[in-house]
Amino acid sequence: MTQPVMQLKEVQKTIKGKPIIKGLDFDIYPGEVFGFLGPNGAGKTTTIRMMVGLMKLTSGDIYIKGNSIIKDYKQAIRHVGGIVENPEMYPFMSGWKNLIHYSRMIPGIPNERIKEVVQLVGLENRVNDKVGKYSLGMRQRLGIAQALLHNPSILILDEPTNGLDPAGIREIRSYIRRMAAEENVAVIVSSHILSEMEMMCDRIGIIKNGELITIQSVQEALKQTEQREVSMEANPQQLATEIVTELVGDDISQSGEMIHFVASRAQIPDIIKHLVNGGVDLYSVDVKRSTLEDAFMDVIGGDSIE
Ligand SMILES: Nc1ncnc2c1ncn2[C@@H]1O[C@H](COP(=O)(O)OP(=O)(O)OP(=O)(O)O)[C@@H](O)[C@H]1O
Repeated sequence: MTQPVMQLKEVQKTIKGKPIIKGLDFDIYPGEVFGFLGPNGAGKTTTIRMMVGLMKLTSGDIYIKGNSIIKDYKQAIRHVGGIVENPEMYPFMSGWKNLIHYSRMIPGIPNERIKEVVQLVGLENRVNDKVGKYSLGMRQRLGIAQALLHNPSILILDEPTNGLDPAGIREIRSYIRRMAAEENVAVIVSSHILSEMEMMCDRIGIIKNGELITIQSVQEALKQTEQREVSMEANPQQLATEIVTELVGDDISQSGEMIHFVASRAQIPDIIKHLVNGGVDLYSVDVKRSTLEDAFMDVIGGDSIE
């Protein structure tokens, strides 16, 4: 069986006497996209800060390619690439110059590798433009390219789709999948949005109050999750159709003032949010409920994750 690239063993964190992380125990495998899902304040960022070496563990250990982050910090951390806070980029320099500048801090990065990571995140046509002219999505991709420069075995991204529009979210999603497949990198992404995780991840770990509730294979979970038929009276209808297409694909029909599509239960709040934020007026939303319970809602005992 494949060796895990990262292992969390009874990881605990207490801050100012308060237990924040209460014993996390799980493995991450090469080439998988692992979603770390939980409501605000669940402990995702705290865990990620420990994984990338920005915060000490109170007890337990994290092994990266078999190296303890406590005993062999340097050996362990050299296999990790991460974006936890916004990566530092100089807006007055091109994307390429930013990468060159950053690569000088890590010995032994050839220019070939810089070209490779630029291609991997699809920035080859814009890499000579100043970063100040980049969209948020492009800056995210440049940040990912930077984090990949030293050939890490595991890439950790805290809320990588935060603040992006639907097109940007789709792009990041496809580049993340591509990285995992082409570089055999394990990617850990955190989010509090279930629908996003479903589309991006192979497995999802749900964390609540500093404890891991479950780890689910997305394929397995989706098999159990019933799709819902949604009908909306939305104005302007064309704009609504475009926004929904971005989120659920192009299987949408229109009749009179209505649009009709199929989505998972978990996607529905996100779709409504995007429509309203995108300037669409909703006059009615009709969701045909299934008789089956949503697999994820089962798992977390009926509490909402968002
Ligand atoms: N330095 C700190 N001092 C005190 N409490 C902290 C500190 N850092 C985190 N916490 C608390 O730990 C808990 C977990 O926070 P964390 O940021 O890890 O959650 P999260 O799952 O990443 O949430 P979000 O999605 O809002 O970022 C929260 O209750 C937070 O208030």
